[in-house]
Amino acid sequence: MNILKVKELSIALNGRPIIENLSFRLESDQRLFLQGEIGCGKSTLLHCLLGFVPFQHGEILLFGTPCKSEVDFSPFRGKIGLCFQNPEDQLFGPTVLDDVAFGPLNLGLSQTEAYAAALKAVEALDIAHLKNRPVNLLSGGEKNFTALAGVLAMNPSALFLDEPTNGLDSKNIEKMTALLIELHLPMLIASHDQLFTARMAHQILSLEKHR
Ligand SMILES: Nc1ncnc2c1ncn2[C@@H]1O[C@H](COP(=O)(O)OP(=O)(O)OP(=O)(O)O)[C@@H](O)[C@H]1O
Repeated sequence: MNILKVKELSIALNGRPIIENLSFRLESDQRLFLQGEIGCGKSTLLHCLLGFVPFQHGEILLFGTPCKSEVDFSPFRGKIGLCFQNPEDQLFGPTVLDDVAFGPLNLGLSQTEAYAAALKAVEALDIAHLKNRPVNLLSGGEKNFTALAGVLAMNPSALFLDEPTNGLDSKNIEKMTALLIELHLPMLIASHDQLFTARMAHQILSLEKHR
């Protein structure tokens, strides 16, 4: 089954074409990597695929459903976990555990269920020792793992990740790689990290920069 199908998609920002006539699919057992020089539109595309950036032409189908407006995309935002390039854009706090519980609470889980899901996610990512730490005191790499825990606590069926190894040292890139492989989820990942890509990617989609 296709998790995502993109047909002849074009995105412009302030009248400037960023993505033009792009078609591709993400299959249920696939880790697809997005590559291309800085500013070619990887983040814009990831945001557009969950309805956070509008598109001008083409079609986006999530789990077979055509999505165009806010109301079409919103049911899929819990099903597909998006991690932003800058984890600070998605951390609310106050503590790590509160932050990770935010998604499940938003999905309608009870306080007890949401905090249990959050605890399971921080344990799975080996950051349980950070659970009571205020998010503003986390290091950059710790913020990456916390943002991923927040997404995993919602029990997603797929992940869209924007530069997940940003700010990580080689030991933690290794840890992130192993954790992601172990999840066995379909993933669309934007990354400049060649080694990480070589380890993880089933397929690579290269985006062109439009000047
Ligand atoms: N709101 C906006 N309005 C106008 N232009 C924008 C806006 N947001 C981003 N851009 C521009 O769109 C282009 C694509 O940006 P985007 O962040 O998607 O690139 P990227 O491929 O993810 O880059 P990087 O590899 O550096 O993360 C860039 O030239 C950027 O300056």
